[in-house]
Amino acid sequence: MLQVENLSGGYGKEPIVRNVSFHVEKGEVLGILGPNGSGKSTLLKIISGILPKQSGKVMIAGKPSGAYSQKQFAQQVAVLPQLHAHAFSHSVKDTVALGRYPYQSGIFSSWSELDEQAVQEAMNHTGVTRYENTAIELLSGGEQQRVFVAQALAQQAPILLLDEPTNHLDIAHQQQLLDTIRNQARQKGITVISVFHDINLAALYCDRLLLLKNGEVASMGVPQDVVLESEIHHVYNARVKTQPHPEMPKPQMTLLPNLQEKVEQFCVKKADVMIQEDHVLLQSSQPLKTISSAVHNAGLGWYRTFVNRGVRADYMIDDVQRENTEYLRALGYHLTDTVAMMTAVSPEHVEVEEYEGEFGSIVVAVTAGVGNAVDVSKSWQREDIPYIGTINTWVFINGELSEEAFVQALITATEAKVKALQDEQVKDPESGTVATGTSTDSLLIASTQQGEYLPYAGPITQLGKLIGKGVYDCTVRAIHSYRLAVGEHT
Ligand SMILES: Nc1ncnc2c1ncn2[C@@H]1O[C@H](COP(=O)(O)OP(=O)(O)OP(=O)(O)O)[C@@H](O)[C@H]1O
Repeated sequence: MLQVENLSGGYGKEPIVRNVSFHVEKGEVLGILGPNGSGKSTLLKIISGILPKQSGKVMIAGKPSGAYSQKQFAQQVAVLPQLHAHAFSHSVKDTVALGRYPYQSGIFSSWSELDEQAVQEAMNHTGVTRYENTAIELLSGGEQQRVFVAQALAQQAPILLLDEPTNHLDIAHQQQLLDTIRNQARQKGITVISVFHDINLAALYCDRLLLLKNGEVASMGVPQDVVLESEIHHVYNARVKTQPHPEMPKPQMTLLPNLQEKVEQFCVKKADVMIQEDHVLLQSSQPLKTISSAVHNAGLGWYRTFVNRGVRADYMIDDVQRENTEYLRALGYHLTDTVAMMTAVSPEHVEVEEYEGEFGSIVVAVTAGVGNAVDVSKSWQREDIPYIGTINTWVFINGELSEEAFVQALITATEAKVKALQDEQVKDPESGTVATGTSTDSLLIASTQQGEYLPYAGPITQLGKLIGKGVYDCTVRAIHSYRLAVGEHT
C-alpha cells in the first residue's frame, strides 16, 4: 500500500533522514520508534509531502506520491501532525469536519450525508461527540488531541500517518484511541504508520516496528525482533529488561534504574519463621522476589509478608480467595505485600530449618498434610473433587537468582518433595500406590536478590544441593509430625 525506497531528506543541505526503505501492507499497523531527534517526525513529514525529499521514492498504491494532486493525495493519506496550530477558533465539530475537505468541490458547500456520517463516526470513535459545539481552545490538551485524531479519521483515507497520537492522553484514552486505530486497520483495511514514544504501546498495538537511530533504520520487524534488550540499549542507551505481556504474545519492557542509593543488606534467618495462633508467618525487612502457587498473590512478585494459614479440616468456603483476603485484612497484613497459603495442618507442625552453603544460606519451611495424597500417574482415574490435605513448601534463598534459577528451584524442590513421599511410603489411598504429592500442594521460592549471583538451581549446583537436602529433610520431618498428630503409624 505504501512503499518507501532509499528515502533521504531534511531541513537543510544535510539530510536528517537517510536512506530509509520499508513497505507497509493494506491493513497493517507500523510503529516508528527512536530516540528524541532521531528523525521520526521528519520521516513522516517527508512521506506526507510537508517536507520535500532529497532522494528516494514514496509510492502510494503503486504510484509515486508526486503524481497525486493535493486533493487526490489527501483522499489517499490522512496526517495527524505532532503539533497542531489552530489560528482560528473553531467548534470541535467544525474542526473534525475540516477532515472532509478533500471531498468538497466548487465554491458552494457540497456537504453530503456521507460527510456528516464520517464526522459523526470519527467523533464517536474518539469520544469527543459531547464537545461538538465547544470551541476547541476551551478543551484540555488530551481532548484537543482526540479532536485532531477525529479529524484524521474523518478524512477516511486508506493510509493514516500519525505522529504520537497518544500525546497528552491518559491511559484509558490511550487504550480507547489505539483500540480504535487498530480496529480501523483490521476492519476497514486502513494502513497505519504511527510514531510512538512509548515502546510498550507500540509493541502492543503494531504489527511491525521500525527503529530509527540518527535518521537511519537501526532495525525493523515484528515487535519480538525489535524490542530486544540489546537493541534498545544500543539505540536509546537505556538499561531495560523485556518480559512477555500477560495477555498477548507481545514483548513489554521495563526500565532498570541506575540508582546510587545504598541498598540495605539483609538476609532471611530460621528465627524469622514464627508460629502464630493459626498461621505460620515470616516477615522480611525488605521485599523478596517471589514465585509461588499461593492462594493470595500467586505468580511472580516482590513481597515482605508470608503466611501459611491453618484452617479446620472441614473448611468449605465457596469463594476461598475472598474469605482469605478478609482473613489477612483482619490480621492487619498489607494485602499487596503478602503471599498467603492455606493448609489443614496446624501451624505447630511446621518444620523449619536453615542450610548453609558456599554461596550463603537458605531457609526451608514445610507443612505436610498427607492423609489424602495422590499418585500423579494415577490421578486420571479419580473424580475431579479436591481432597483435604496439602503440602506447603517455602524456600527462602539468600542470594541473587536468575530467572532460570527460579524455575529450576521449583523443579528441584518438587523432586525433593516427591522423593520424601517415596521414602516415607506415603500412599495414595485410592490407588494404593506411592503418592507424589497432594491435590492442592503449594510451593514458594523467595529470594533476597542480594549476595552471590546464582544462575542455576539444578540438583548438582550449590543452590540445588541445599534445596534438595532442605526440602527433602523438612518434608520427611513434616510428614512425621503430621503422622504423630493424627495418630497414623508408618
Ligand atoms: N524545522 C526544523 N528545522 C531544522 N531542523 C529541524 C526542524 N525540525 C527538526 N529538526 C531537526 O531534525 C532532527 C530530527 O527531528 P525530528 O523532529 O524528526 O525528531 P524526532 O525523532 O521526531 O524527535 P522527538 O522524539 O523529539 O519528537 C533534530 O535534530 C531536529 O533538531
